[in-house]
Amino acid sequence: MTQTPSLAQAHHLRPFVLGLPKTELHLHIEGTLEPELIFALAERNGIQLPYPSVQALRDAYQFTDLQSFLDLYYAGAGVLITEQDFYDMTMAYLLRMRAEGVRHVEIMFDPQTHTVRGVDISTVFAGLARALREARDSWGLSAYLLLSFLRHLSEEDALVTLEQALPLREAYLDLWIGVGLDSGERGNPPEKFARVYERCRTLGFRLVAHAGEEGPAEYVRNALDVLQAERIDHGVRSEEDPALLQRLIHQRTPLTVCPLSNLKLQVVDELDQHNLARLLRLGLCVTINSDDPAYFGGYLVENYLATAQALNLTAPQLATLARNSISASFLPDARKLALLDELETYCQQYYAESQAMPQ
Ligand SMILES: Nc1ncnc2[nH]cnc12
Ligand SMILES: [Zn+2]
Repeated sequence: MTQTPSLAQAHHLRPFVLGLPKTELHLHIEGTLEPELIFALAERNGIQLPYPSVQALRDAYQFTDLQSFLDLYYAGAGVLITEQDFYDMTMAYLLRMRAEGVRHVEIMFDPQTHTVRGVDISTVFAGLARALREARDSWGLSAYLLLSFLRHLSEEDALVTLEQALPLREAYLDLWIGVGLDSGERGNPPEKFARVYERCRTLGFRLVAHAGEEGPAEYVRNALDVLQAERIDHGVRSEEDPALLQRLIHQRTPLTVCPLSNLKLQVVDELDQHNLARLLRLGLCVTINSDDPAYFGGYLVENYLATAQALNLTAPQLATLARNSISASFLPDARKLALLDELETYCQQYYAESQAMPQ
């Protein structure tokens, strides 16, 4: 079968990307719930789904914007009831990351999606943590948790959620290192959450926030200025503000970009129109991530490969993206340096052994 050059290229890069030491920094654990698992958990918990089959549910994944996705995503998360459910979801994701050569993950979770249904926040923490610690102890995949506030709800609700979670902090000190802000961006600007972020900063949490996915570049600015976010989730609309771009470059503020998500949610019409390569060439600390892989058609490696294919990225550019993912993580410096060393050794060997030399 003849392949288009771009398909041949992406296929050719798969072993390289699989072996690259890399991290995933923008991942909603509720977005890893595959339709099969949604059905299995629904049955286990005696929940009736409004879809006759797994395939019918999968077929419903046709999104026109962020909100059309969020409606389905919050409904899907409704099957999560017990600690075992949260464990099963998380372990399924971690096993995939093991197969994809991922060394560290920073996982967002939305407690409000669960507490509003009567699920105790301690049940959520316990299920996620059991899987994360098992992965760390069994195959050395490290993980951190970022508790994310839902921006379509009030700041008071976020503050209440933080207070519900704080008594658990001691028990999960090895995992829960920061907070994030997600859900519908339009009309819910960062400054709405100024007080809760200030409190989190005082408490010593690391701070990230979604901004500039559907919302304007101004939201990225305010995430930096008002929330003091250290990393911006998405941030692709920063390109509309040249001064902001210069600032992101100068400060080396990482952007956790999610190409297949942007395609599925129609942030871009086609992947070859994505600005990731431009941002990378300008010198921004861009990373590739999967966001909600069960809904957007690909986990981390597929995001690397689809982007490489659409934007003609070379192996050295993919290595830069993986290098950025390590630098932009909240890992201690010593672990970052060890992973970066491994990455350089891996790339040198790969370039030497293959024809995939830097172009
Ligand atoms: N892409 C996204 N943007 C905002 N909130 C989300 N929650 C899950 N995925 C999200
Ligand atoms: Zn996201």
